[in-house]
Amino acid sequence: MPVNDAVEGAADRPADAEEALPVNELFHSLQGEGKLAGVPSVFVRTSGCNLRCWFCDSYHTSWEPTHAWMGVDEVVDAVAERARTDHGRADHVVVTGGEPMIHDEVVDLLERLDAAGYHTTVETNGTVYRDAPIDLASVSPKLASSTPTAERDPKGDGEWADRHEDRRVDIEALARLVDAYETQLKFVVTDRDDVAEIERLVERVRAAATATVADSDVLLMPEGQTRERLDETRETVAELAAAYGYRYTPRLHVDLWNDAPGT
Ligand SMILES: C[S@@+](CC[C@H](N)C(=O)[O-])C[C@H]1O[C@@H](n2cnc3c(N)ncnc32)[C@H](O)[C@@H]1O
Ligand SMILES: Nc1nc2[nH]cc(C(=O)O)c2c(=O)[nH]1
Ligand code: SF4
Ligand SMILES: [Mg+2]
Repeated sequence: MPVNDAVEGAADRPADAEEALPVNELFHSLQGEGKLAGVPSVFVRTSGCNLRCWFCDSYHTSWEPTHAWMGVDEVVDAVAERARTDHGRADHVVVTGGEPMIHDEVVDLLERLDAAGYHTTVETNGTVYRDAPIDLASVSPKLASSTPTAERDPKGDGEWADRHEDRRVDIEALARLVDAYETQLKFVVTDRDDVAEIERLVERVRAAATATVADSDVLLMPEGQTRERLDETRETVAELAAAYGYRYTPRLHVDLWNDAPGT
């Protein structure tokens, strides 16, 4: 159930919202991506992002953010409600966005979820490090092919391109995440040319981090918000993963439910 149905054009942060997060949607689904693909999970999607990938599949958290302000307690209660099924309880929670790590309050949320016994995954672009109880840091560093140039800008004329380009990779933040948490590096691949940049970036992270980044921690994910687009990208990306010894991750939710919200 998308929270943003009711809050289209929500006002900015209310003055009394001390421990609040802007929440775009909160739903139960199967983790569609990465090492935990297929695991029943509750998703908390925060709104707001420091980047603007042209292909962002969560347009209403980045390019045109919408949200309801929810207290951290309120989010935890809503997670518990979505986690209950007729046959048990989902014990995995995925905190995503937008970019969840730009919000100070995400640490409180993760602490509360951890204390309640959930496994926590954070989906992040890897530009912001925070110290929090994160069981899996699902880091998706952004490649040059994500930059919203004038030709690819979904809403303007490339106004975000320079800012996006300046911010998209922070090796120190990536190394800190890798050193602190179990991490997967999950790259969105748009075409074959992306692999050379992935190889260079992985080597830079390996050089900066103390922890090991195995090739099996590096995941190639086909770009595609829709089944039609994935039909064009997935085979090439699977071939690249096999050829370079990286792992392939599907986008199960797109295969199953296409681009429906709340999935
Ligand atoms: C919407 S982002 C939110 C978390 C964080 N901002 C990030 O980018 O990692 C969630 C995941 O979807 C991926 N993603 C976004 N748009 C995509 C697309 N069109 N095709 C494939 N993956 C996409 C991101 O790379 C990330 O792994
Ligand atoms: N089912 C499902 N799995 C996902 N894994 C990461 C997602 C995200 O948007 O961060 C996502 C999502 O939006 N839906
Ligand atoms: S970093 Fe994530 S949320 Fe932000 S624009 Fe890119 S894909 Fe969307
Ligand atoms: Mg998604």
